[in-house]
Amino acid sequence: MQNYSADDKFIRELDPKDHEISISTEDLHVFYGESEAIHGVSLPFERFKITALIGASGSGKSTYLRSLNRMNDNIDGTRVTGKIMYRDLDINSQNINVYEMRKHIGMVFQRPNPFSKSIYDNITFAPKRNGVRDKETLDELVETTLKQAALWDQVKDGLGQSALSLSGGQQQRLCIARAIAMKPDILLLDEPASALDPISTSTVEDTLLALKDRYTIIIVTHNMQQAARISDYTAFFHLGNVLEFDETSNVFQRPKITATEDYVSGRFG
Ligand SMILES: Nc1ncnc2c1ncn2[C@@H]1O[C@H](COP(=O)(O)OP(=O)(O)OP(=O)(O)O)[C@@H](O)[C@H]1O
Repeated sequence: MQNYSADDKFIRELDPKDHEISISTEDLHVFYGESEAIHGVSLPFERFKITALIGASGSGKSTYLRSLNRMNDNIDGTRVTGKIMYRDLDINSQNINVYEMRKHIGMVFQRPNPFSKSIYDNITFAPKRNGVRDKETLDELVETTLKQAALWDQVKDGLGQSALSLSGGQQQRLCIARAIAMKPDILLLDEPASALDPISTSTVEDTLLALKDRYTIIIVTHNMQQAARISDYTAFFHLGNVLEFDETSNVFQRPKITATEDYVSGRFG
């Protein structure tokens, strides 16, 4: 792979007067033991927009995404420095209640991972743990989240059936419904369609496009057509740095940095 300089970068600034920022990082570094995987990344994520994180395998996309709701805390030997600003709070600081914070910043993983429970129970599990008991409220939550995840029509007559009996694409949309049942502001998705066939991928993409009216969405994807199709902004990761961050149409059609151009035109990766 050609060696690209991390000094050669273009990061679009989003003026807070015109762009409401949901979450941002400032000089974020992530270390696995002695090894530094993220080298000081500063990025803003605009509210009610989709931002795609792209880059070759090992460039740090998942590590960065996981740090946004402190999932890296679960990996022994991981250290994260710098700020993660969410509503004037640095959620990377010690005194943050991580459990509470994750209610605001939900996550959907690469492989659909529904609980081995009914469709209904998958969605109501976390809200019930948070004290929601009223059956009518729970029924309504199940209906609205499944509608938002574009799954309601397919499952409304079988809410008691096991989530594991659903197709992969349906399971992933159920996981999206489960994540939004906690009413987060931000949804983090780590390659949510990479294990799915093209038709399921397309329904998941449509679901995300419909969800961006209510949520700020940050998605890791290897699929550049997918990034181009659904995202408003794209960040290009290379060896733990972000070399380019801009509106998606610019990144794909008028990249400012050679490394980005080489990557999006398939010269490496
Ligand atoms: N749990 C871990 N322990 C140690 N090193 C890790 C761990 N997870 C990731 N890394 C290293 O951090 C770097 C970034 O990995 P990461 O998975 O974030 O990249 P990625 O861009 O998401 O890759 P992919 O597209 O293949 O998922 C790599 O060098 C990887 O080997």
